[in-house]
Amino acid sequence: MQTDTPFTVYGEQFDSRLLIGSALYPSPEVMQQSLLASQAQIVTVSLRRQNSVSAGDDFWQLIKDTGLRVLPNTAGCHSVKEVVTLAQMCREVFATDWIKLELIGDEYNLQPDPIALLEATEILIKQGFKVLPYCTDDLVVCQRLADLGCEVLMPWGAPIGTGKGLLNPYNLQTIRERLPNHTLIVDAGLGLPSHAVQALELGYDAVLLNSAIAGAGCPVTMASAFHHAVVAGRAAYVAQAMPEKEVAAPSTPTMGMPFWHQN
Ligand SMILES: CC(=O)[C@@H](O)[C@H](O)COP(=O)(O)O
Repeated sequence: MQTDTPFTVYGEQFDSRLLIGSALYPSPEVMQQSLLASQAQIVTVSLRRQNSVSAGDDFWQLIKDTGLRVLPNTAGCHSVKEVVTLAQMCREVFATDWIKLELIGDEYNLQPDPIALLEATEILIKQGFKVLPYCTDDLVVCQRLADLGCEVLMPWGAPIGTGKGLLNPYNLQTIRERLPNHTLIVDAGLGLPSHAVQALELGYDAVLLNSAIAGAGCPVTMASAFHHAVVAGRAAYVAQAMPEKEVAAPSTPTMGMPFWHQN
């Protein structure tokens, strides 16, 4: 029986390998029920949304009532100055030094700006933040972020909100192989539980998603489906898949003659 290694975020262990977003739900109540159904232990929230008029007064209370650990994010930021300022505000408001660093470089596909991301990460780590950078699936960018001191890296599966799944499994696999001791989380672009299974089967430690659950016909049921998906994907990774073969091989080996042909 293979034993699993725990999922850790900056030294803290979590049972659930699903990190969930808190935006775009049809109502605050559906959001809360979905968070609970997902069995996630970490929820990412945007301070910008918190402050917006549409956020609703009870939004923060509902999040608090779930008991989930909050991972503040810098969604919607486009410059180093913006993310650093917002991260500092998040640290005050949410009383945590964790920050999911989102620094968008292109408005069309919401691709992170890898150059500015490195600059911002360096500044924030020097200021004592534990940075969880949302980045592209570029090995060298991931290595540079790791060199700066990021213990957790969050390459995208696909652009945010597209639901396209893992667009480049080869890149993601290479990052996994080259950074075997870092916590790796696929963040963004997942649309189906099977995408989460695939990420976990590749050896990713966890997935972070929002739109696939919030935008589903029934977010609560989809949240539960994603919970089961990460459990299944991780179990499959730990169990180690059989090697692929190029040619067919009978799964019921035949030896000698069937018994009714004997005599
Ligand atoms: C909630 C959040 O932080 C998003 O920016 C995140 O990257 C998830 O993306 P999806 O909505 O595509 O799952």
